[in-house]
Amino acid sequence: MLSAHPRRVYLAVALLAALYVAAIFLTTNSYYQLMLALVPVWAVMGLSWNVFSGYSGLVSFGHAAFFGLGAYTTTLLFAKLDVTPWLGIPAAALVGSLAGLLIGAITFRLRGHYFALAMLAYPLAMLYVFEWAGLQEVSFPMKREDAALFMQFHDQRWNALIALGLLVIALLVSLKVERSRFGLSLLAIKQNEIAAEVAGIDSYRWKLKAIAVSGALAGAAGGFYAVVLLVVTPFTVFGLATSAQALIVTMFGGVGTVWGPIVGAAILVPVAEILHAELGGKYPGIQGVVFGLAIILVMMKMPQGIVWAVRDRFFAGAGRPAAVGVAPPPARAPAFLVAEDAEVLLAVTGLSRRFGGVKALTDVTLQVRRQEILGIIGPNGAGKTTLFNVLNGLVAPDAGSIRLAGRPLDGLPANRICARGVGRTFQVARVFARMSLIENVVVGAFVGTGRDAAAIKGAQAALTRVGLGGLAAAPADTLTNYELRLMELARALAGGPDLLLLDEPFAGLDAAEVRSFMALLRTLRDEGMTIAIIEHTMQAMVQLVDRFVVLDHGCVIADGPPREVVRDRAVITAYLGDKWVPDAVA
Ligand SMILES: Nc1ncnc2c1ncn2[C@@H]1O[C@H](COP(=O)(O)OP(=O)(O)OP(=O)(O)O)[C@@H](O)[C@H]1O
Repeated sequence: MLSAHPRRVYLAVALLAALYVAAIFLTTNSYYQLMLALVPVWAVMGLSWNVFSGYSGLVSFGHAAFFGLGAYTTTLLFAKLDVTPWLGIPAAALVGSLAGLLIGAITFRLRGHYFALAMLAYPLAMLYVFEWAGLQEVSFPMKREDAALFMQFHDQRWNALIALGLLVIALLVSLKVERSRFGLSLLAIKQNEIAAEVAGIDSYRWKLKAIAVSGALAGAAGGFYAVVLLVVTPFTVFGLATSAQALIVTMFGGVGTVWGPIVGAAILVPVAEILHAELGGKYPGIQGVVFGLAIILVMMKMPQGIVWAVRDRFFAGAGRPAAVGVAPPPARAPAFLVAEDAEVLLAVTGLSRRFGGVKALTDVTLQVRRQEILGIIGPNGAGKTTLFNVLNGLVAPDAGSIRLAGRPLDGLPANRICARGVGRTFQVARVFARMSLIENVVVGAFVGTGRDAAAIKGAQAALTRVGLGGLAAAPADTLTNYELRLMELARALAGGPDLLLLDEPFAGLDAAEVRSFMALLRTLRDEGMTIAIIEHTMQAMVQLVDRFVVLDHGCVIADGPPREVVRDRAVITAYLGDKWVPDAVA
């Protein structure tokens, strides 16, 4: 969650580091000393990949780009300008980070496998550019007289210690990311980007931050790798094997957890190196076979990686509290009358949107007054969901304007519209399944506060508000349909909205659950909330709403109090066809 990791996690880091130091000093064979320096390098690469791809879900096949740029930065600074690697490695991190920002800004327009393939192109292109630039093989000048100053230790164990230092830094950075709004926002984006955006998460900004941090870690790893090898070639640092290795140690160990890349590197790197040393003469490239087999094995047996498999097997949660009961609805409160002259909170004017030949919305004009419950109804395909999608920035209108409390919302992305005060739930509840209930809701609370503690408090209050306070720690994938609906409502409430857009919130609920949900909505309205709700359950809607707007084929065909609208000729025709009109209005 959002709090700092418990102290025992940092103690574990210190203990592991101490054991590694002991192993370094007890190792006398220089080949094994080199291996002790390489394991942390690949663990840092794995952590770098994990910070970006593991949390955000955007698969990168191109981390060699950052690694290679880092390796060349450190090497060229040393070879051409006599800059010590002690400064060259931080410079490599900076270059990696800037490359991350640039590559991200260009490539985040692409999605799914298009993104993954585009990422593959960067290191490949760099490989050839560095060759053309005459940098096929750049060596470190020998400075043995100033070994410590230029990181040219005779004793490989110093390199292993520096590698360990890099790993500890990368681990601390990753732990910080994991337990902050940074990591939680990325996880939410990974699981459902639209839901995250609608809950106020600026997915583009978080992804840029993640690739910048990731690029910095990979750049530093590359810079140090060059120090260990004393020579860089485009093929060794920009080659496909580099990106693949970062990805494989992480997938093998466990994606989306800081321990995964470390476990993966600690197992795979020594196995590959020992095989290379023992059999490399006879079977050149044996490491590649090891990494290839490792990934096939993991995909078949433990698709989430070793750490998750162990966690699920030995540390699975002890279940969850019983399902929330359905609160009996309070006696029907006297009708709440929205004054005719109440402030218009939402003003929609002339909204249109086409999808190819389909006119989903045509010149839609409507208003929602403060503290009103507006029902939006219409036959299937009438344009109701499209209206919500346009209102909260998921779909751009072709024409028309939208104002909230007098301020235009036009052209704003979903996360900014959420920040302006529009909360939204979906027809099919959008849940961040690998997160707890409170984590699902806290994602919606970030938009209202810059302080994590305040976000947690807000999320807890929203959960209590909808009656899920006792389930905060429950894994989201254990929730019932009713609880999921309440969770989405809580997530929308956590951002402190003025207006709630609820898209078929009663879908899949039984009669008692619908009654309880309606009572909750009425209470929210009595406390000041304004609600626009799409529903097909007319019986419930007639009891709940103050006013209906009816859409048909993308046009508003009626707008008025429920009793009038249900007898409206155009509405009956739209729902039932002309021949039923005389019976229906009788
Ligand atoms: N992304 C899209 N691409 C193409 N056509 C779309 C898209 N979204 C909606 N439409 C079309 O626009 C029209 C309105 O769809 P919309 O989902 O808004 O209707 P609805 O009133 O919410 O329907 P339902 O009650 O069945 O959910 C439909 O003809 C639909 O096929």
